[in-house]
Amino acid sequence: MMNPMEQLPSFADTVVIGAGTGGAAFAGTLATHSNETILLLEAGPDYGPRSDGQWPADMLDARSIPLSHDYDLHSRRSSGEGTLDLPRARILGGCSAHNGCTASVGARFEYDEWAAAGNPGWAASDVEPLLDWVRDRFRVRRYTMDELTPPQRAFVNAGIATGLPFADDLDHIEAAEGIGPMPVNIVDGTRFNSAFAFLDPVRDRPNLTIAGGVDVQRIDIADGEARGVFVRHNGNDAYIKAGRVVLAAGAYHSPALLLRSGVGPSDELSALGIAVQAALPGVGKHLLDHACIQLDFAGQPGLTDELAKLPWNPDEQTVGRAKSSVCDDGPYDIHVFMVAGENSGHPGLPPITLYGGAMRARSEGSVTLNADLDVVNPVIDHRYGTDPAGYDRTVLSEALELLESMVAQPELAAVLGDHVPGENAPLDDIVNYCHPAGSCKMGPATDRTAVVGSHGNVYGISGLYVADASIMPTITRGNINLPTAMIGARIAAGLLGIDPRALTATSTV
Ligand SMILES: Cc1cc2nc3c(=O)[nH]c(=O)nc-3n(C[C@H](O)[C@H](O)[C@H](O)COP(=O)(O)OP(=O)(O)OC[C@H]3O[C@@H](n4cnc5c(N)ncnc54)[C@H](O)[C@@H]3O)c2cc1C
Repeated sequence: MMNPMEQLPSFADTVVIGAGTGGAAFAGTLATHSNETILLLEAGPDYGPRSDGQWPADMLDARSIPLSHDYDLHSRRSSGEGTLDLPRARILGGCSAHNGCTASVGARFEYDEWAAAGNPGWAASDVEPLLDWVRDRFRVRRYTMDELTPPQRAFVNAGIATGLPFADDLDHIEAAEGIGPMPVNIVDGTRFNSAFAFLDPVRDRPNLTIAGGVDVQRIDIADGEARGVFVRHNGNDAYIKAGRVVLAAGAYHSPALLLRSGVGPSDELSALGIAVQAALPGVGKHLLDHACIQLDFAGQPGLTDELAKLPWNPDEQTVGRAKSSVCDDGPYDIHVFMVAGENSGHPGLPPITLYGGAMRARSEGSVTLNADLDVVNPVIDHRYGTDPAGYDRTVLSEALELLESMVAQPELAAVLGDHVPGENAPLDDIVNYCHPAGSCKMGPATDRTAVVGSHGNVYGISGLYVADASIMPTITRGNINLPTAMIGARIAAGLLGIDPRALTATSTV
């Protein structure tokens, strides 16, 4: 770890931008399996290894979603009025350092879909060993019904009463429809983030330098080649030369950095006065997320006080999965879950909220730059519920029906208390699941909207890669933290020329 006042190195074989889920998994894997110099640049702070005890308590406490290191991003609401908060963490570990810790890996179907779309090496049989390895690195544990809180048990029982089978394998690639305790990456109440999982084991490697508090302004590109990065550090501008640049700034900031660096739709870049280095119309398009509807409740008297006394009560500890009438050939496309107490990540919500999610959502949003280039945060419009065939709204309306039948079950009804109606009907105010993906889509060179190839290589620019959730061609049907870590490790394996299946057997990360 670099002392914040230390000077940054002037060169690294690989400069990684962003130490979130994808960036940490990428850098940890590359550092372990090569001797090349790696400089991991993170805009937020690095509080050091977990064992040093310097991390802020709120970022460790898995009972709530802290917003102390938030980027303050927003999207237009689906109702068209007001804005929707998009929580996003600026800290080593990225969003894994403030997320709900539920551990999903998606289903076989979507990885085979990625491979069939022209992305060799991404089929389920290729990535499954990496997903298993990533699950181990995050110290994911399964839970029994006895370990749940009474409201969580009531939620599971309500799902079973409506016909969902009990499930205790929700973190498995073969998981089917069902409801049960959600496996989580929480160790003794501590959110076990990607920095702990992938960087702590390699912090003493001489080839890895981790630098927090470094804002990358743009990538230096000339003659079709990435040559370095322009950064701001301790209030000063600096330049770092790089053998290769790997972008892992997440699904909002990775496309924004590409645009700032002249990689994107040429009309958009020209309108902003940015010289075009590579005309890629897909940069910042195809922004995906799992759209949600929500039902709020007042909670039985004293509920939040009771929950606050429990040692831990993480967000989404129970999840139900169901198949809508328009589901693809995968196992489910609906999530239902309950957020109780302070841990919603959206201050001001009523004490208990039930959510229904469309887990293969197809509506496509966008990330563009603010016309005032001094404004760093990009303009984000998720356009929830706008896919032309109406698939997302059909799934969400069936998720709502499922929730309504669960709410009618007496045990859950007693816990929930009175319904608190929102200003709009649930389907008129679709909300986010905080799983942005797809804004630098991976695809074959024949796909004009693809931004990267199957090695994470940015089309048209040599020495430039993307290794985070933004490259997902379609969104995986569960919470996406583990699949994103898999992406980071998979891109590193590709650069190293290692078969990803072999990497997990030999890795000491
Ligand atoms: C509130 C919330 C709850 C969630 N709950 C769950 C859950 O329970 N389970 C689950 O599986 N998933 C969950 N997710 C989703 C999951 O955590 C994210 O999808 C995942 O962490 C994204 O990884 P990433 O590498 O793509 O991006 P990030 O983790 O966002 O990493 C990007 C990193 O790049 C840095 N960066 C950005 N711009 C720059 C720049 N210019 N210079 C330097 N650094 C930069 C950022 O500070 C950040 O650290 C949740 C997300 C949120 C926000």
